[in-house]
Amino acid sequence: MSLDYTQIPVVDWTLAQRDKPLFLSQLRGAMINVGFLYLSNHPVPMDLVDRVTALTPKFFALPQAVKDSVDMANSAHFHGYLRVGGDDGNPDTREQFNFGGDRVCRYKEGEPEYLKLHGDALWPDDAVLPGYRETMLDYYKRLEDMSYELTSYISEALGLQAHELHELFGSDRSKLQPRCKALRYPASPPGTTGVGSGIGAHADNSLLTYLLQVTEQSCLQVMNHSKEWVPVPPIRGTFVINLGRALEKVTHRVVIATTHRVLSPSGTDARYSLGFFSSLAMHIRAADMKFEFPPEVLDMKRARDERINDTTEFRYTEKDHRLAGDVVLEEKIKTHPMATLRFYPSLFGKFFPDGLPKHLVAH
Ligand SMILES: O=C(O)CCC(=O)C(=O)O
Ligand SMILES: [Fe+2]
Repeated sequence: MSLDYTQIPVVDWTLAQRDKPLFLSQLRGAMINVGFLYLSNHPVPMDLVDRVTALTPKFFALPQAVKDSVDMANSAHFHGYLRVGGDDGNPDTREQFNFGGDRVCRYKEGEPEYLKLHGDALWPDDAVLPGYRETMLDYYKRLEDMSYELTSYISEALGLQAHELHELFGSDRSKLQPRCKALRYPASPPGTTGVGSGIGAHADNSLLTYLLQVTEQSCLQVMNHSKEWVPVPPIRGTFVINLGRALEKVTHRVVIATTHRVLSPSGTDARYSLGFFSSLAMHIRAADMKFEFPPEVLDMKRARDERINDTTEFRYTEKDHRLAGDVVLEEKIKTHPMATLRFYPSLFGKFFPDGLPKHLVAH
């Protein structure tokens, strides 16, 4: 019999108003022991969720030429469309559209190059998909607000002052640009076996990821501490929230990033989802963040580590001593050579000394 969790806890946002100690204790349990949760009765209006749900498949149904016109190769900020296989030729079977809220790019000659990461997203013309940009930006703004509020609750749930984890965002919210991704996972063709990696097992680099499962297929799975895959079926009216590596590091593993994957849907219908990824402010180094957790939280961590038989001591990696902006830039450069070639020519030479990877040359 498994001693580990086999279901993902549901935390009700409105409980914070009715019984805050109970809410915080549920949140603490979900964060420390699971690392995945459903958030129900959340503050994002359901009519906005419905509009986003209707528009997401419509974006991907646009003619290929329209999607290619907003290809990520045209964005210095790594926003835009990626076809199946993306730029990096990865084996994941999904199409994606990456965007962020409108931001003015603050980069100027001589400034750190990571400042180029932030800037306007690429959008299809409004005549082609009326209301898409406005609706997605409205959704994005609501998610930003919710992520701020949830971060205070998590701070309190982990025994800190409500504002403490906000240090991870820096002092100026306008200098952040969390990333949003609309995703389409095509169905595995009938009769095929062995395929079916929508996205393979991974943990996110984010602090926290907020997922809206737009369609009804149950394809998302999380690995529990006994290395069993636990399904995370969509529950209407909820967000799925999962813990990323950045939050694991800055809490010194009081909370642990969760491994998860998405199987390609069976049958004929594609699966759609929307991810919102909150991250460290770009001028911050993960290793500079220090939080003093109270004994009861550290006791819960210790009890979990003993239960899952993982008492490895937390250690920083070399990357954790670098600015978060530099780390993200390097990761984007490595995975998106086309945009790099155009907008970061000096870095292109450094990371791709032999020129464009083969799978892109014929393109
Ligand atoms: O599509 C989903 O539900 C999850 C996507 C995901 O894990 C990711 O993009 O990191
Ligand atoms: Fe993920």
